[in-house]
Amino acid sequence: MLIIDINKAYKDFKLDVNFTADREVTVILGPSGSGKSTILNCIAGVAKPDNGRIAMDNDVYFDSEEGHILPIHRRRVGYVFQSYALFPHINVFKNIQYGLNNYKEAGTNDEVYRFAEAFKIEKLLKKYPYQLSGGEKQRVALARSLIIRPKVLLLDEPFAALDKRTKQILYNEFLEIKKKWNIPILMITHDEGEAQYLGDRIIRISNGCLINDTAL
Ligand SMILES: Nc1ncnc2c1ncn2[C@@H]1O[C@H](COP(=O)(O)OP(=O)(O)OP(=O)(O)O)[C@@H](O)[C@H]1O
Repeated sequence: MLIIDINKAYKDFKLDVNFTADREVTVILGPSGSGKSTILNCIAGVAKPDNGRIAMDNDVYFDSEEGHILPIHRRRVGYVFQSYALFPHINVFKNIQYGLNNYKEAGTNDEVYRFAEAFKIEKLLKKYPYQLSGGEKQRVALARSLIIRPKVLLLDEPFAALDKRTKQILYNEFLEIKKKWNIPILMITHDEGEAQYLGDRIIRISNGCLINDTAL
């Protein structure tokens, strides 16, 4: 179980949330600027909470009372950023392989081919991100985040940039991933229908606070 009990203040913004996430899809819904990405950034280790605790099963990622911070590369957190954040100057193979750099025990380069096949991008390995469609970029980003065999998967609006038809295909693939990986998945979306279709639970955030928590 993933435990998040943190607060963090920026100049004009305060985040204060406390919730747990099971091995299911927890959707985070809320207006722009309400703190959704900040939550994911704190879990991944990209941002540091001011106080509190984040833990996944027995791994403590952050504990302010104990002065403990687990470095990003030891958290085993897969993160698909808004608009995918692929590295533009390296090809698809290297983008996927990149994830393995900090996790040598997670797999070898053969894994890159295996994941590329699983995500139907094996023909794209030599291409660069600018040569890919939105759906292809999303598949590469997912392969890159899952090749490290994450214990937690974070998705920041993973379907927002896609057309309706591609979305439908990738929704179904996502539901397969969910079944196969059986890890806590936290997904941000602005799309209520998508939240209902893909989520097991919806957490609503407003002004840095959790205002509603509904199991579906
Ligand atoms: N590094 C930072 N420095 C200062 N303020 C920040 C920083 N990162 C985020 N913020 C502020 O914190 C608030 C929450 O931002 P956050 O990105 O978490 O919102 P969000 O709900 O994910 O928004 P969106 O849906 O638009 O992506 C915003 O007011 C933002 O300007």
